[in-house]
Amino acid sequence: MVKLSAARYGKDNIRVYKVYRDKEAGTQEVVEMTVGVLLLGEIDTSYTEADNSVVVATDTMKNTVYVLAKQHPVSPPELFGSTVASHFVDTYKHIHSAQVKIIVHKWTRMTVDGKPHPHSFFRDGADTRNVEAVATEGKGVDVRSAIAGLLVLKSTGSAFHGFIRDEYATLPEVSDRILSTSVDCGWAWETFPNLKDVKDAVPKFDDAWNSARQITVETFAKDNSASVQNTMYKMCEQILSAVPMVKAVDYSLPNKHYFEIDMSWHKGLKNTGKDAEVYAPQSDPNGLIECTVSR
Ligand SMILES: O=c1[nH]c(=O)c2[nH]c(=O)[nH]c2[nH]1
Repeated sequence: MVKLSAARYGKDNIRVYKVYRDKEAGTQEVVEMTVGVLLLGEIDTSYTEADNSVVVATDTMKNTVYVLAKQHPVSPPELFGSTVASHFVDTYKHIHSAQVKIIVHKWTRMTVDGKPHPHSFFRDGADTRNVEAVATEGKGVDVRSAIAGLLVLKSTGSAFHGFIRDEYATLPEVSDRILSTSVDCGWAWETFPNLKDVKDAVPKFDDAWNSARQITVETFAKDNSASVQNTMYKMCEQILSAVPMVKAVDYSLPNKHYFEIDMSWHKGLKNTGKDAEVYAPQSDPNGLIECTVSR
């Protein structure tokens, strides 16, 4: 005897672009995003009995995202994600939860002839602003906002020593090293009882994103880092104190290692310790340090 223990389905990688035209000012704003939708509810019979009468086709989900993008603001992504998630729960009575993921891709306005160009943009870094909005019947909307893929490096101001030295340990203790990571930082908001509460919070979303980004970058630069663990904890503490409506902050930081290269084999060339200048960036394996800090 077997049973269906969990089921959800939806459309992933829905690519959407929206333009806002300000005819008076002669300027345009653009937003490009990738949206994913997953639905949960009374859908088991579609798996177990080939009963498609309970299925909102994933193609329909894609169409719905396009229509809602036309009819509603797509910014901030927290609002659009909540709008899409709430739509599915409100529209189909057998759908009890909708999970929406949004990745916002950067289009930064160009400066041309010293002025902001009215309608030309460039990709200013590979980092994205991400949102997950989950609408659950009888509960409300849970939103997690995030910065993803922000690649950072500091060439000094980082140490790592005092870790366990046993018969497996070979890593030298260092008081000065290169620290590089690709920042994934998320912050979970207190549950919004309904979509109206999300709308009321709209100005807070951009403020929180700006604070999280600034805290991440400044702490990374200024902290005399004892470890990735300790530096990321300091970031979490500051974000929790800057954004009262956030209940938890999480980081996932790969440690992108740069290895010293011993060149003493070549005419006694000194390139280790304080003489190290040329390093070998490593792609794998990498450390992966994660934490969640809550109130
Ligand atoms: O900041 C660090 N934390 C670790 O846990 C660790 N482990 C390691 O090999 N290097 C580092 N660096």
